[in-house]
Amino acid sequence: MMPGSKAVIVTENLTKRYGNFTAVNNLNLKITEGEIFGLLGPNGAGKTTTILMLLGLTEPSGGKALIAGYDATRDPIAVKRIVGYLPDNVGFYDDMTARENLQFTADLNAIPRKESEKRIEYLLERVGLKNVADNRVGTYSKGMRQRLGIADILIKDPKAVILDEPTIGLDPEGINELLDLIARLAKEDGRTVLISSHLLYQVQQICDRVGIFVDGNLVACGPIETLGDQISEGQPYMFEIKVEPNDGDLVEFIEGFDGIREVRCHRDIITIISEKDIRRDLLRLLNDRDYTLLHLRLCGRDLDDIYRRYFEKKGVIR
Ligand SMILES: Nc1ncnc2c1ncn2[C@@H]1O[C@H](COP(=O)(O)OP(=O)(O)OP(=O)(O)O)[C@@H](O)[C@H]1O
Repeated sequence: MMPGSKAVIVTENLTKRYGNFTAVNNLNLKITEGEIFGLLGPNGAGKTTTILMLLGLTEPSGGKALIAGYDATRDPIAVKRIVGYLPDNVGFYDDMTARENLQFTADLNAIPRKESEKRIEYLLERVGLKNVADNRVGTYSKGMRQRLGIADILIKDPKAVILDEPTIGLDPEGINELLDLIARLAKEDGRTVLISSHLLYQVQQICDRVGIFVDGNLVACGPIETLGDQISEGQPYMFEIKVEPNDGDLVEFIEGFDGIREVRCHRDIITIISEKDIRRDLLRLLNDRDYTLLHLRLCGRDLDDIYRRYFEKKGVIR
């Protein structure tokens, strides 16, 4: 199922200040029905604060958060009915079985037993825990707990699902299983999904769009392929090339191209800073002079560069 056009999770100039410190600054988001949106940023970026405002658990200092049209601050009960929330540390009763835990949630949500028992069977099957449904949750691995967490939020059949750092502490297999399960919530059921994470590489693969959130600001937002260009807008281009033969004339020759700001040569790598994308010209002009281009890389505009720029320095390991 492709995402629809109906907005389900909306923030309008959403802002949270703690004293003089701004944790979330004028955030504008529109996440549509059936869409998977990744709110990605290093620790401390303001992701959890945003989620708490979306759930009506923290009051914004400015702007608003709307879920399916309900104001999260004014109508938190309506919002709670619509949203399933998986916190980064799901609390279950460890001495109860998975089935008992789910039954407990169903009872809290006042779902009649006849209906809830059927639903619990279906959900246990769906999250791959049917065989271990009568084991105590205390014996579960982190991956199993997270999958049980997904079943738990699905009990009330929510229209939107918000997951805070869902893949933390899982092994690679556990991560894949969980992400697959999360993707199906949107693609098969048509739910709107918001995932927060500081692990860009892990979650971006299932997201229709991502927002890069740094120090309370959304620095770029869109499908992953467009982020590099957004972040680099207005900045000069930087290319790395390797050319054969790397003779004395090469640097001077490139410096003569239109729009070039700087050319540096270090060992066999030449770095070019230019006003515009010169890749086509470069290929043509080098070819005309019988140079062979062995390597060409546009720097600063791909996922690796975004990751390095925003995620690496900020203590991402937890
Ligand atoms: N109650 C509070 N009082 C003061 N500052 C707070 C409070 N809650 C959060 N902050 C600050 O706001 C900033 C954003 O925190 P938040 O927990 O939203 O970040 P995050 O992106 O979810 O990161 P993490 O993954 O580490 O939880 C942090 O600098 C944090 O110290």
